[in-house]
Amino acid sequence: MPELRSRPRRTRAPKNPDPILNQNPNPITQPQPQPSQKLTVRKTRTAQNKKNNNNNQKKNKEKKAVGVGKRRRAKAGPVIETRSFKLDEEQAGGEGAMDEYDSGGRSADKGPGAEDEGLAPIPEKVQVGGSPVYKIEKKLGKGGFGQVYVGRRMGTGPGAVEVALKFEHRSSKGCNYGPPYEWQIYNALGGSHGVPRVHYKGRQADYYIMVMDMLGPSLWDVWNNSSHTMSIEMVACIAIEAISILEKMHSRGYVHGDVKPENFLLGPPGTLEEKKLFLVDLGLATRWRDSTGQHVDYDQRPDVFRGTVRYASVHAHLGRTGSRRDDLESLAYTLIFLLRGRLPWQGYQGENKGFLVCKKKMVTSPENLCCFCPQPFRQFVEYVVNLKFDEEPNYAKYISLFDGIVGPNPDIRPINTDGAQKLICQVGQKRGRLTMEEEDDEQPKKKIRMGMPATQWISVYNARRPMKQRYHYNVADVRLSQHIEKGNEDGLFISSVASCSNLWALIMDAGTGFSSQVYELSPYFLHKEWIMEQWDKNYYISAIAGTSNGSSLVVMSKGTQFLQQSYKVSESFPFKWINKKWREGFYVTAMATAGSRWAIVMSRGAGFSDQVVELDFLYPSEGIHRRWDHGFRITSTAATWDQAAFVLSVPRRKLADETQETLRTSAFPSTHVKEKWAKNLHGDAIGESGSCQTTSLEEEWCSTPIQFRRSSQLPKPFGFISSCRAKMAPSLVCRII
Ligand SMILES: Nc1ncnc2c1ncn2[C@@H]1O[C@H](COP(=O)(O)OP(=O)(O)OP(=O)(O)O)[C@@H](O)[C@H]1O
Repeated sequence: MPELRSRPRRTRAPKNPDPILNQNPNPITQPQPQPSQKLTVRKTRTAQNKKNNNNNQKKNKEKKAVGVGKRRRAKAGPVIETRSFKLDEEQAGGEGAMDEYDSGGRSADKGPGAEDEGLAPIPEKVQVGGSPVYKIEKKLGKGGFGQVYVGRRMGTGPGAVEVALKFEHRSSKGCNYGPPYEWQIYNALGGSHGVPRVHYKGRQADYYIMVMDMLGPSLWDVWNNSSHTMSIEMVACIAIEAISILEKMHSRGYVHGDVKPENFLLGPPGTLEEKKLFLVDLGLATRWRDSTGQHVDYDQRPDVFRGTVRYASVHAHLGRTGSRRDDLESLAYTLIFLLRGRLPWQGYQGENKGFLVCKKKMVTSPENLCCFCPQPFRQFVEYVVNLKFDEEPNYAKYISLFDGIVGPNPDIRPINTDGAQKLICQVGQKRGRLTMEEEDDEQPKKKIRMGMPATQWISVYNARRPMKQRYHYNVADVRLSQHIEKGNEDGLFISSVASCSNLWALIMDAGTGFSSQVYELSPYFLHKEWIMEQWDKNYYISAIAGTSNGSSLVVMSKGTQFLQQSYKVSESFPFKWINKKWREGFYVTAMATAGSRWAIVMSRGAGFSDQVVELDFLYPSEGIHRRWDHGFRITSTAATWDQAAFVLSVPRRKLADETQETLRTSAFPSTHVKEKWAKNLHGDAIGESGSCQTTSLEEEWCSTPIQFRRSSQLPKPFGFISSCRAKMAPSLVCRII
């Protein structure tokens, strides 16, 4: 299996170093748009791994690729395991925000031979794969993986006189298993609309060399060389042609994975192709459709990031499998960048950068992002950020959005739009006539990205045979014991706890299967000594909740099926740790948050055969529905004010009825719980959830059940109500917007 490609991405020395990045850590106060900051370009290549992951992941959890990129020392809280009773330093490590990025900068031009320290010099002449001999001339560019030079054919003979030669050193991580992964993609796509042709490729001494069409400046170069501006017509033409290039690439089953101004090149100046647009750098391209024509499976791996932070789609930030929508979202950001000269998420610094950028993308509405842009750009953004994972983009419609901006005569446009013209004709022929009007009747899309303060409860219900269940909410600390004792007297144990505004909610249940239970209300999140004491007495954590003031309620029970337990408290969602524990046979069995801190409890013997995490700034409806379709059911929920995590599991024991419903309500769903009980649907866990800040309001805040029916049931004790409180501090939303 090829290794993850992960190494610093070098950038050209910026002509105008961005003072913001060096001096001003607070981008929000920075009034002026700034030029592109190449130093921020960071990327990890995982294309091959991703493909393999897709194939192997379900079969073998052990083979799940772990997060790539730099490891960091921990600043996180304790990781505690039963039996060993010691802090595990290694487990505590590495859970910063998205730490998949390596920084670097593009290098300034150098002559051949003046290469990276330790690498063999670039040869003066090249002949590979039966090519003519090329003399190496000036350097055209350099990325994290390759260096590109002009090659001039020596002597006479067939073939282009001037070519571009892309060199990748054999020690480059991408070449660990032989020729660069990008070669495969060029084999499939080279020469198709908007992709340069590869003439020859082969290895010479220490370098893998690809001989390709010589192209001209990148869109970033053009923008940078024209005082950081670009005319609206020019950007509209780029939009039109870029959409057609992506359509072609997508129609061949691939997504590009790193769409940005630096990767769009024009043809060589002074040639017939100087107004033609090309998309290069296919090293992150992946298949969105397999060889049988099926869409690849959805997955989310929050520790994996592929792409360039500034232009990556929100889904790419969140580690979701790449699909067509991601290229289009990156294109939208590329266009807005070219028009406005700056994107609202530029300027963030530090190890939390990826997370902050992603969050900013989420809370920036299309209106705000495009406030100085003509309407078609805003419409384009709105369409593409609302695309579903496997939704077919309506390329022709997106192209038509820009009709009103570009001049009617394609021959005098600043960018050649032939490809788009062809696409529109093809679509028109396919349908007999172009029926854009019909599509205008489409229901307006839900606006899922727009900062709106909101608070919601998310409750999850599972079908179960009827049994006694009771809930309490808005319970103050002092009243807690009273309810619990009364419940215990009636044969009920706590199945789930949550907190909202430092008041508790709890669900007590006769069907937990527990034989005995203890709980502690503690000012700590979490109280290690008490938990360890209870572990000694064979109690295991069965429910936890935290409050914004940092206190916690931990419930530990006997009679669970757990064999061993481990928990971690962390400043950010500890996906790496979860991933590691999965490989050791643990599964997440409880989660809670206190402010922005997370506590995750994982257990051996949890009764699950597989588990995944859905992490989002919103309620991740789409991901949850997809997981449901694959037999996963929600088994834990928690959220901070800006992130919601759902853990979904496949139970080992398949039971007859596995109906699961989720409800999102603005108040504790007391009346709904009773309705569910009437249908033999029982709640199972309550947790406080943040997130859902955006316009889910338009989706459904209140009580519309999302229902899914199948055949099997979650094992106890994860079978009844799990609800989580979603909260968005209005002041913070305002600040973010
Ligand atoms: N065919 C070409 N003709 C002219 N210049 C090119 C060509 N291909 C690439 N370049 C230049 O070389 C630079 C690096 O190329 P490319 O992006 O393919 O390398 P990379 O190492 O894969 O980069 P990245 O780090 O973005 O993955 C490009 O930004 C572009 O400026």
